[in-house]
Amino acid sequence: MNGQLIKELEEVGGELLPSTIRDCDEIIINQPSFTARIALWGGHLVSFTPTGQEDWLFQSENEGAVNRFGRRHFGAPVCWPWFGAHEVESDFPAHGLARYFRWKLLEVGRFKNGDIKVVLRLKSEDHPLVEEMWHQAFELQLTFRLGEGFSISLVAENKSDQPFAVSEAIHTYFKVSDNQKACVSGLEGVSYIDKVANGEMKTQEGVVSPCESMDRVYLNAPKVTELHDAKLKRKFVIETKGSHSTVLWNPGEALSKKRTDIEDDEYRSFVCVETANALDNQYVLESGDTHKLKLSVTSESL
Ligand SMILES: O=P(O)(O)OC[C@H]1O[C@@H](O)[C@H](O)[C@@H](O)[C@@H]1O
Repeated sequence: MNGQLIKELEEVGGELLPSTIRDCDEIIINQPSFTARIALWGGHLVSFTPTGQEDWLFQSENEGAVNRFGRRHFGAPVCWPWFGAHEVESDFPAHGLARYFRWKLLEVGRFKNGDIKVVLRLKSEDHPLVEEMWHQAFELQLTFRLGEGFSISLVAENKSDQPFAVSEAIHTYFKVSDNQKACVSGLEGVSYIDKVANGEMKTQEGVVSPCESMDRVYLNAPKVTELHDAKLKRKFVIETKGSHSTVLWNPGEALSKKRTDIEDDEYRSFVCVETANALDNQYVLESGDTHKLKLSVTSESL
């Protein structure tokens, strides 16, 4: 990394920790009001911890398989350019490529109001394996805004001369004190594809609670949802832009016991509320066009 970037990092109370995840560096930013960690591997926001509070994001104890496409469940990974399993290639990793490769740190600074800004970039040409699995050139830029809450913007540009279809998500693992008492509001009356019921189409009645054993893609979802944590008497307000789907995921007890990449009881401590364009909400990115997917999270007392 060049000297200018190191200086910019230091100016915002940041430092680079060498080789923390999958041999990639991690950025840690210490401010009076929060501490945040961003992994260059996958461009993950790993954690966001306001002073005096617990991390807003879940961290699995389980490291997952240590192979090219092994992953840990934590933070807010980026799924791009496909969401879920690849439609044709069963050997390709789930949830696209972006979360498995090293991103480049481009810029560190402040927004006008003092919030911290960190910008990362992933280009298809950065990694031969990306080009092998996805032939159309692209450039992704991730901007993290860290302050009283956090926001993540993912801008994707099609640098090839052909259009391509994109499905995507910012797959946020929100930490909760008890998933069975947590509830998600804002999706009432919205239609969803229920992946635990063989993809059956259903309509959400009332709030979602308990947040357990669910894998749902809400289509044409509203821009604001809330995740309530009754025990902590706190809610996360989750606002999105450029996103037409909200995905809710919690593996529940039986699936957690079956999966080797997650501890048996960890499902109790997180609810994934994902900012997405998935399944019927995938879109076509024309040659030369860009698309922005944005998530902003704040917290309020209940
Ligand atoms: O284990 P992964 O690839 O990180 O995915 C976790 C979950 O992510 C959710 O978004 C999917 O809807 C689930 O089907 C999936 O199991």
